[in-house]
Amino acid sequence: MSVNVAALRAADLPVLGRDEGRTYRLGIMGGTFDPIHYGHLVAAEQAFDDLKLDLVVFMPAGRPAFKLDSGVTSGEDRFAMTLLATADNPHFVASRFEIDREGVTYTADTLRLLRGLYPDNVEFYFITGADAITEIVSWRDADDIARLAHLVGATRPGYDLDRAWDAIAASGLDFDVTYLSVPALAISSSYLRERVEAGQSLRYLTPDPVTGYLHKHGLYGASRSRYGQTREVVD
Ligand SMILES: Nc1ncnc2c1ncn2[C@@H]1O[C@H](COP(=O)(O)OP(=O)(O)OP(=O)(O)O)[C@@H](O)[C@H]1O
Ligand SMILES: O=C(O)c1ccc[n+]([C@@H]2O[C@H](COP(=O)([O-])O)[C@@H](O)[C@H]2O)c1
Repeated sequence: MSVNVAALRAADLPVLGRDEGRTYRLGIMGGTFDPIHYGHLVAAEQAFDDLKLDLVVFMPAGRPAFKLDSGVTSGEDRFAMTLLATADNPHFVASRFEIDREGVTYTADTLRLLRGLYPDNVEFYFITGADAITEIVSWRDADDIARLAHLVGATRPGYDLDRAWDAIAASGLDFDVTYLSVPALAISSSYLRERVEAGQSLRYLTPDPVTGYLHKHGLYGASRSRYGQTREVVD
């Protein structure tokens, strides 16, 4: 199967796989990204380096399967922040593939759709936190996930991987998992949301354009006035 450039472009995905003489490795960083932070970015960059990936696609989930009851920020806002955070990295791409899909976002559906769009010489590496690896065995159609993608679990140095290994072994599924030790793991989106709500700075936790965006749009209870000084000066 040769690369279907038009289909990939229509689906807002990078065109990979043209050279049939080699294998391409496409990283997929899935997440709610509410908001995206340096933990996500560092994990993806390290996966890119260590696993010699060709590109990493950041894919904000449309309706995240395990967060249906919590008030998740709109897909458009989460996508915009993801785009801003990844814009200056030549091997990162932000994709609307999941936010444009109706219904609950299941990773197995995403991988099946991607498999239908890319030729066989493109392999998928689904990047996630090591905690999520212990849960992945209970994700919808976990056997298809194991069949369609390699998994990359980001951990912090010294993290005890026994629970993840046990969960995978107990599932009886043939997951191919690589664990990466990532230094910035303690950062989480919830921590950033709490800081915004408390009127605290996000400096050094997420790229400044993301902070600017969430203040401009009043997300997470952010005050716009803090970033409205230019207007006050002009007025
Ligand atoms: N600091 C981090 N380092 C590496 N991976 C992370 C980090 N934070 C989250 N991840 C992983 O990135 C993926 C997407 O995470 P998600 O968008 O849910 O962010 P989160 O920070 O875990 O959010 P929340 O605090 O709202 O649960 C998940 O697989 C998660 O395990
Ligand atoms: O497919 C599933 O059953 C499933 C269940 C929970 C999470 N996921 C995916 O895992 C990624 C991280 O999810 P979250 O909820 O930790 O932001 C994101 O891409 C989700 O779509 C997928």
